[in-house]
Amino acid sequence: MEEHQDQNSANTSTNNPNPANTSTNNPKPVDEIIPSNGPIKIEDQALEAKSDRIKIPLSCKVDVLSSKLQILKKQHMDLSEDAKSITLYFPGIEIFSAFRDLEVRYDLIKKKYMEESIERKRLYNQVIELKGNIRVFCRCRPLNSEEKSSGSPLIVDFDPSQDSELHIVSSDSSRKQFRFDHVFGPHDTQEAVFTQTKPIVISVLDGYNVCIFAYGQTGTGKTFTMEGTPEDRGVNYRTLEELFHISRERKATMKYDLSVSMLEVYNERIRDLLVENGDASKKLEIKQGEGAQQIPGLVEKGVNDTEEVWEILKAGGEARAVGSTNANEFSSRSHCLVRVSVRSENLVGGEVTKSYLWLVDLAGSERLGKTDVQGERLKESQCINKSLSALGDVISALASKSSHVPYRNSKLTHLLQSSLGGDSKTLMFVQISPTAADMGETLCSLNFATRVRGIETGPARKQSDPIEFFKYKQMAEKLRHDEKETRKMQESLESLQLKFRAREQLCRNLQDKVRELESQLTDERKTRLLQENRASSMAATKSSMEKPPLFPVKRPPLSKLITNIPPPQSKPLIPPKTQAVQKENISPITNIPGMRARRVSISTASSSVIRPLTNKRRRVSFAEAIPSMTQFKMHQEDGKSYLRTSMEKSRLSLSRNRRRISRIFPPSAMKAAAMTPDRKFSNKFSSSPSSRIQVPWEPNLLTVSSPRVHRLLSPVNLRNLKNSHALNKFCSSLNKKVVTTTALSSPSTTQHKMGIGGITGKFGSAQRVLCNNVRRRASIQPITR
Ligand SMILES: Nc1ncnc2c1ncn2[C@@H]1O[C@H](COP(=O)(O)OP(=O)(O)OP(=O)(O)O)[C@@H](O)[C@H]1O
Repeated sequence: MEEHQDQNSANTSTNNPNPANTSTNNPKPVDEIIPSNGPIKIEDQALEAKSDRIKIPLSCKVDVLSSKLQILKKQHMDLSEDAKSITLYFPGIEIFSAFRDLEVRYDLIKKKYMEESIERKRLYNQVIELKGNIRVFCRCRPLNSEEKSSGSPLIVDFDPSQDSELHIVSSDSSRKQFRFDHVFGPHDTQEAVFTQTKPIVISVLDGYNVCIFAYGQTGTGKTFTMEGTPEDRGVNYRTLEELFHISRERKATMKYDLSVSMLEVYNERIRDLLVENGDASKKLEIKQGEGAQQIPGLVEKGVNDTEEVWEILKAGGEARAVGSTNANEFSSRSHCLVRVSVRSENLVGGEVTKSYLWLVDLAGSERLGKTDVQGERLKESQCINKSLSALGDVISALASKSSHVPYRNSKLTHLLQSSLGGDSKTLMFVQISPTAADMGETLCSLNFATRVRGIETGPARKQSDPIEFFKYKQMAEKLRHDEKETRKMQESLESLQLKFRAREQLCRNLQDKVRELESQLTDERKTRLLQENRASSMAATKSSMEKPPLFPVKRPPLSKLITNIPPPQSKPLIPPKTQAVQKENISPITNIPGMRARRVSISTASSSVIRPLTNKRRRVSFAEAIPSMTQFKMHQEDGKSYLRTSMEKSRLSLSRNRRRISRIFPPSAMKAAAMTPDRKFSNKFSSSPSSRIQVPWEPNLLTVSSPRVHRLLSPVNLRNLKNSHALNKFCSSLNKKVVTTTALSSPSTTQHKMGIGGITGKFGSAQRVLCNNVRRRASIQPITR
């Protein structure tokens, strides 16, 4: 009521003295533009007051806002034109204040409208969802004249207070109750049926897929409910009428394009019922399109009013396959489907959707035995039953929330795939007969409908226009790709950060190490400095004192150890070329009377020939190995006696010694020693470079300090050292007589191990070492001249 008043006020406002055809080329006189009774007035205040004062439902509020928006838009355009005209007559005049006010109000109402519109849709959809996206209405037809005359008993009982319940009363008076979303009795009109249907139908304009189908036994009124009669039109016509009505109401803010297709599924073939020239044999196939199933080649007729719709439905109905059965004289032998495609565009927000409304009049579901059909009719019935069975399977799968729904088992279910269950809204009419004769079929239909009602589907989803959908899809894909790239980059960044952190840690560790080493170095330096200072102070102290003895303090001087040393000879018997050696090792074998030998050095022969030392070193180490007595032989050369040994057994020991010596004495020291290499020995036992270094352990000259020592070392004596007692005796006497050894390096650092005996000999304790060696290993063959 108020809506109409609003519309009237809108019309009134459009009749204001500012005609829309005002042209800037042909400006109107000013008194025509500006009304004599005052400034331009926006005549929607009454409307606004009304809408604010009266508590009206949300949907009405949205409609009121829509109307206001329409009025304001019109006024805005008119004023704009007027303003231009006035400006032509009075340049510079200020006439835009009202115009600006209007603009502000227009924007405000537009914003309000958008908010209300969104809220309306949301609430409306919520209501439908609460009622269920799959809804089942039951409709019972009245008794036909034949049934009335035959007096067939009624089996359906309705409770007027309960419009969603019915009872089936069997012959034994037992009652079976069925509950549906709504139950229509024989006296309910087509209008009453559509009033309940309307809320679901309207959803198609909000962008949801909708499917309405009538199911039931032949002759129960499926076609009557869906198509109706010219006098009493059914759901199809009324639905389209309602869609046109709403689209007109919303035209200020929404633009709807409606088109209608009509087809039938006959013997599992799709037939276009709107095809021109009656070429209905054209084969149509179902293709999976964007969001919904498409039928390429299907005629789709745009409709703008109900008259056009009626003409189309009539033409399509006439082309439908009908036949006579025992149950119905004009029985539908096919499933008839009307598809209404709705493309909607929100003129304010720009949102575009494309949705489908399917209006399906199914073929009769009666059993074959009852209809008693043969031939072509039998085949039709089999196909009908097959597709209805497929529909039942789909419904069961949806009810049991199965992961696979067998939509493709029949053309019917395949066509309805996008509008059955899932994200669509479905309404089923279960049509029943009231007579006892159809009780079996009635119970079957009611049981099937109960199963359908038990389906719980998820919330319905809005369908967007395929083109828009494609655009959004592309955008979404790009977004996904970008996200992927970003993720990749983030991952690589993270890995780089990790690497960087690891490097940093390594760097820190190295820095710590460097600092530690630096501190160690500093400590070392300090210690060394301290030591150097101490050494220099000690040296200074020593230099101020008397020169210390060569040997340890406790040890008696050499001269005291070696007694009976003959006085030195005026002329040594050794040849001049060995003078250097002689200087160091006074020949024990010359045995010149009166000559005083200062040292005795007993050495193993690592070669077959004992040779005098040729370097300038003053000290030569004592023997590191004393070979067995049997290995020694005397050798005469140049009138001198040399101790010769085969070295068969001592080579290995000597080899070990050499290695130890190599460790003790660096190669440079070895070279510096410039001792004659024992080639034979080296070749045989040396493999590593270090072991090839010249061993300073060259055969040392045996020097005997006195004739007494000589005697001790005589072959006879040594040969007699058969037992340990004799050996000990020999050693003790030797200990008194012999002074040995020096080392190649400085006394302060020299410390080496004896190879054969494994005895550690220190510089200055050579005698003891020698004696131990002798005691342990063997006896020495005496050296004779
Ligand atoms: N609610 C009703 N009020 C009045 N008449 C009805 C009603 N329902 C059905 N009829 C009448 O019953 C007869 C059979 O109806 P209809 O042809 O619609 O059945 P049907 O289920 O479509 O059959 P079929 O499956 O064979 O096509 C028609 O004459 C129809 O006018």
